[in-house]
Amino acid sequence: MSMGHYTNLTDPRTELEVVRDWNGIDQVVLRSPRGAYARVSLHGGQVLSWRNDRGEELLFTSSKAIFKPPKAMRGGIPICFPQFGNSGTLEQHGFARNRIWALDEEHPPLNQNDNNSKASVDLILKPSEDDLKCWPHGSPNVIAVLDHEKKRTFVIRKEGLPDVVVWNPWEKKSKNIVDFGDEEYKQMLCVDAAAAERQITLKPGEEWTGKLELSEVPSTNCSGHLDQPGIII
Ligand SMILES: O=P(O)(O)OC[C@H]1O[C@@H](O)[C@H](O)[C@@H](O)[C@@H]1O
Repeated sequence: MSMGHYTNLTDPRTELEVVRDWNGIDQVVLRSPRGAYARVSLHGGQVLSWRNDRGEELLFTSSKAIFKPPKAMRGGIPICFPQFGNSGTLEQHGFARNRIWALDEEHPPLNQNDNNSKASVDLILKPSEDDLKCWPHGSPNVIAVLDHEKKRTFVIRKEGLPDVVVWNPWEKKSKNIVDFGDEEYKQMLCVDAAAAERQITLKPGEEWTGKLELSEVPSTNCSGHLDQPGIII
């Protein structure tokens, strides 16, 4: 087995590096400050190796494992999603373990400033259009914002807007926004229904509609008002 060093994202505190395997697929190597080690492939987001701080391998990998897409490797920790085995209509154990995942750049690795922090990485799987055809559960159209203090729920129903953005400037930024009170971040939440990830292109004469409907319901009745599974904030 050979593995070329590819990109060193290493901040000396985070102990994270990305290497490329012999199939050209990136793997994330994590090392804890005490010497434990894990290796995660972007193929399937599968944990391929987990060693304790004495260097002992804790996961099984078959001696006959085939390290080649499109099938998941025999061993480690594969992610079976969105179905287990052949219990649904999708491929065995779902598509997640057979797709190429990505590093979630919005959630950079935790740094090791304090002794309790752990080496970690967030990986993300964006379903392809084909995945969404056979598993149509990508950008739900109902969002519920629960206000526990006032026991009320805002229900946002959207159409034609595939994305959701949740924003709050939080403590520091609030102080730098001239038209925003220093403490107002505690009493607001911005929830955008948006078409942000992919551009909507219209040919001459074509139309596009984006629709947003807001309502407020008492929190105790919330589930009865949501006619399909949605995002709960
Ligand atoms: O060969 P696959 O698709 O990786 O699945 C292996 C096994 O995975 C197990 O989790 C299932 O319980 C078994 O039914 C299945 O045979």
